[in-house]
Amino acid sequence: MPTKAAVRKTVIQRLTALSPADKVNQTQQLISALVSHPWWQAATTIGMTMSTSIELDTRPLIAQALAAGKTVTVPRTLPKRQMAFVALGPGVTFEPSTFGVDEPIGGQEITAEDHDLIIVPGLGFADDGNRLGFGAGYYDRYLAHYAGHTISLALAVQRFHQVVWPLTPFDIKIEEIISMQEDHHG
Ligand SMILES: Nc1nc2c(c(=O)[nH]1)N(C=O)[C@@H](CNc1ccc(C(=O)N[C@@H](CCC(=O)O)C(=O)O)cc1)CN2
Ligand SMILES: Nc1ncnc2c1ncn2[C@@H]1O[C@H](COP(=O)(O)OP(=O)(O)OP(=O)(O)O)[C@@H](O)[C@H]1O
Repeated sequence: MPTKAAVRKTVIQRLTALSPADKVNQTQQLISALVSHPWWQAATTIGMTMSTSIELDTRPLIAQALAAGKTVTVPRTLPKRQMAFVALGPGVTFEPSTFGVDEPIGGQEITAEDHDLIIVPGLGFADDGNRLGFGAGYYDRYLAHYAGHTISLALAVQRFHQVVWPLTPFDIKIEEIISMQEDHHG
């Protein structure tokens, strides 16, 4: 079995090699599946992320949620690999972190229990719900104390039918992964 680091590298290479048009096309399909999901429709407060360029672009998703009147939160990283989610709105500004993510400055922190749904980022997603993140353990720590719904969106190159990386007791499965078929061609 390859190491987590090796699988991360493979997925990053595949994401980098995706054509922008193919990525946009897949992203639109995944977003349309997500916004018709009952957990999305019922959710008042949704945790998302400010995507980096290799990730699925979350901007259209954030825009749709705000247009539907939902509260959207995004993470701010804290010492000891903790995160706080901050509601988007007037008064929130952004500053890029060392990881390359725009992180909110100011704004109101929303607790884990006040979220109905968290859209969890990552590099690889297995059909059984297992997730390979960027390797810092932020979400595994956060989700350990979160009881609401979780969904991840997997582009074709991020989808795995089985877990091919080593699991640890800290790994928390995502409740539902919305995935593209790997035979997708843009
Ligand atoms: N768009 C997006 N935002 C996100 C995540 C994500 O996966 N995607 N995260 C998902 O977790 C959190 C940030 N994840 C991070 C993952 C790795 C490193 C990291 O390796 N940073 C330094 C090392 C710092 C250290 O060792 O303390 C580095 O870049 O070398 C930082 C943040 C929160 N925000
Ligand atoms: N709940 C936790 N408590 C303590 N340590 C943890 C916890 N979750 C993960 N870790 C540790 O954090 C490190 C990174 O974990 P892992 O490689 O699973 O991250 P990841 O899931 O890929 O990243 P992320 O969750 O940030 O997207 C590992 O050393 C792991 O043991």
